[in-house]
Amino acid sequence: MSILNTLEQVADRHHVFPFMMPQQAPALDVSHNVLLYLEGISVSFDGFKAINDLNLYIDDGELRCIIGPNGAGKTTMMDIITGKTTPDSGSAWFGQTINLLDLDEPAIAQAGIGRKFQKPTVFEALTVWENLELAMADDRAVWSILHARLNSEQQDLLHETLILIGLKSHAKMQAGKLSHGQKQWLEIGMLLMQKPRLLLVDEPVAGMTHQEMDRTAELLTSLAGRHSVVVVEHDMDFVRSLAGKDRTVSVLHQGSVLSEGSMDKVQNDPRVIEVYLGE
Ligand SMILES: Nc1ncnc2c1ncn2[C@@H]1O[C@H](COP(=O)(O)OP(=O)(O)OP(=O)(O)O)[C@@H](O)[C@H]1O
Repeated sequence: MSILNTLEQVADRHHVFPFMMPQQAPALDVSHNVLLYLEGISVSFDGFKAINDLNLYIDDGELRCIIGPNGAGKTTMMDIITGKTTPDSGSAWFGQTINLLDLDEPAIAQAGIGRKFQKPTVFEALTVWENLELAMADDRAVWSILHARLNSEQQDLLHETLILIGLKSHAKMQAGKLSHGQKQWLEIGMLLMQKPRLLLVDEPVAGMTHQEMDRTAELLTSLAGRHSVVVVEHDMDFVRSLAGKDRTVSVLHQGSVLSEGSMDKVQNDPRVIEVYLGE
């Protein structure tokens, strides 16, 4: 490229140089049917090993429950997957091609990993519809989203999501007026607007009524297949209803997987009873 050419580009206010482009992850490849690989992951805080040679594999479309005593490393594991914490060693891959350890938090979210924290964080002053609209993956500025018309594909996604989260009749209600359970579902809906491939959900039923828990189990199981869903939860009745007879449950203890298999298998594992279920 000539110097003249370069100068012309610099003078052009609309020219986009490669360094100005957002960080882009390679396309997701799940040809081996595994969506998430965590291998040999360790991380220490002040000499304390919070995660210790952790290996975990999540299949494409799988719903996986992660259980384990307080301090087992469940939150730290989620922090590593989402780029909040960098491990000292090990590897973390999203499909065959995306090295999560090369990406920062926004790039990991953009690659298709959504995280729901325990406490709902919806915009209380906005309606349910507006919350979902705001959460839609798009590069438009917040206020232009609220004033711009959605295209038909976006409208369809919004309607589908409203039905899925059971808030169709509450679309015009201020989010602040929803019950605790409804706020949690709205936030799951907001994550879905970004079309994530993997959803990480931290203690979704804390503070919910039994009816809300049942509805949440229905919602999360209905997401499996189209999304992979990893749920960290302490409520064993809820885990049992999510896992059923066939789904895999992983038990974390001292930063690694202590036991893994069907709910029946892990519940009857003497090591799990000793460190967790026998509490
Ligand atoms: N930033 C940090 N600095 C120091 N220690 C930390 C940090 N983050 C986590 N830990 C420690 O690492 C261990 C694992 O914590 P973590 O929160 O991942 O466990 P958890 O399984 O999510 O527990 P809980 O079920 O109580 O939420 C704990 O002993 C915790 O105190």
